[in-house]
Amino acid sequence: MMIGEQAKSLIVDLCRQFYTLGWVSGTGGGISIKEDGRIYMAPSGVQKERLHIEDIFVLDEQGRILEMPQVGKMLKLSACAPLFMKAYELRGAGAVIHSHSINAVLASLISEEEEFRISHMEMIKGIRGMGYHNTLIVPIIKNTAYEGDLTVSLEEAMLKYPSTFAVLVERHGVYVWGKDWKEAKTHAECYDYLFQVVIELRKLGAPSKSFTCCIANNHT
Ligand SMILES: CSCCC(=O)C(=O)COP(=O)(O)O
Ligand SMILES: [Zn+2]
Repeated sequence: MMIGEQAKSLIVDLCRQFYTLGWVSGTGGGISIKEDGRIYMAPSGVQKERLHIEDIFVLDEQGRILEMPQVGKMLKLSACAPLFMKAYELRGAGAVIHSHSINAVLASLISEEEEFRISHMEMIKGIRGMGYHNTLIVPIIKNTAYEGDLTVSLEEAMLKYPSTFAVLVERHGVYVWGKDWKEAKTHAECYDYLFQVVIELRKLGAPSKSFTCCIANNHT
């Protein structure tokens, strides 16, 4: 495969997989990958489960477009580009996933005080640096009319929560990153699972304050 073809092909494959999970339906969401100083991103407003490798944009580390799809295709860069760039710039990420998962949207709405919190769950161990007894905290930022306008609040959340690998966007979804695409995918799967656990516990009528203390008390 030529340089960059593997990253492009991964974006195509992963978007197809994420579509089956409900993470990138209705054209929203996606994944960006960084490899050998090049950043790969999908176009905006297209069905992410039907991408072709020739649709993928290539950017440099400053976010300048180096390669774009054929002019005839009339494709423009993902509106998530400035948000993906923040994870590369501020977190040294190797890949960033933007999911419109229903679990992320519901988690953003049922959580209190602009933070999603959970502890004492095995899947927390899937997040780098986290142990079973740690409380996982995901900041929640307010949605804006346009994706790009989330950039300032995403940056603020990244600075305020230096150990998070995810930021929830209220009524919208979540941005998740990792050191490479494998870690970003693992993180995204674990976060989504944990969002769902809290949602299901709520449905079962578990005490609402926080799913950190009620679960912790049963185990300590
Ligand atoms: C129905 S999608 C609304 C826009 C959005 O939230 C989004 O993530 C768009 O991403 P794109 O890569 O298509 O610009
Ligand atoms: Zn979005």
